Amino acid sequence: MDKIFLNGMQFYAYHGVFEAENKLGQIFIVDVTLDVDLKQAGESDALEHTVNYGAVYEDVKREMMVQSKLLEHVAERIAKTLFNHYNQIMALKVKITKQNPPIHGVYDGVGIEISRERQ
Ligand SMILES: Nc1nc2c(c(=O)[nH]1)N=C([C@H](O)[C@@H](O)CO)CN2
Repeated sequence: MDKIFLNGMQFYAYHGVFEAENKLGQIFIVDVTLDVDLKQAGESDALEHTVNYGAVYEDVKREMMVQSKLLEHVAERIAKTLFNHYNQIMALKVKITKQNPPIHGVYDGVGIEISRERQ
C-alpha cells in the first residue's frame, strides 16, 4: 500500500503518569504513517484526491495539546481523529517518543507505536 508520512513532529506537551510531567511538560516526537492509495492523486495532480498532510499535522497538534496520562491514550485519540477526518486512510501507525522522561539512564528515547486498520 502507498504511504503518506509525517516524521519527527515535535510538540511541547504535558502527558505522563507523574505529577511533575503534568506540571513541567516535555518534548514529544510524533511519527505518523498513513496507508492511502495515492494513484488517483498521482495521475490527476489534485490535492483533493489525496490526504493533505498539512491538515493531518494540525489534527495531530490539536490532539497532542489534550492532556493524557498514557502515550497509548494519546496515540489512540490521534488514530480515531484521523480515521474520522479522512475516508481515504485504510490503516495507520502512530509512534510517540519521549526523549527525556523522568527515567534515569542512557537511551535515545522511550515510547509506543500503535498500528490500526479502518473497522
Ligand atoms: N507503556 C507506557 N509506560 C509508561 C508510560 C506510558 O505512557 N506508557 N508513561 C510513563 C511515565 O509517564 C514516564 O514518562 C516516566 O516514567 C511510565 N511508563
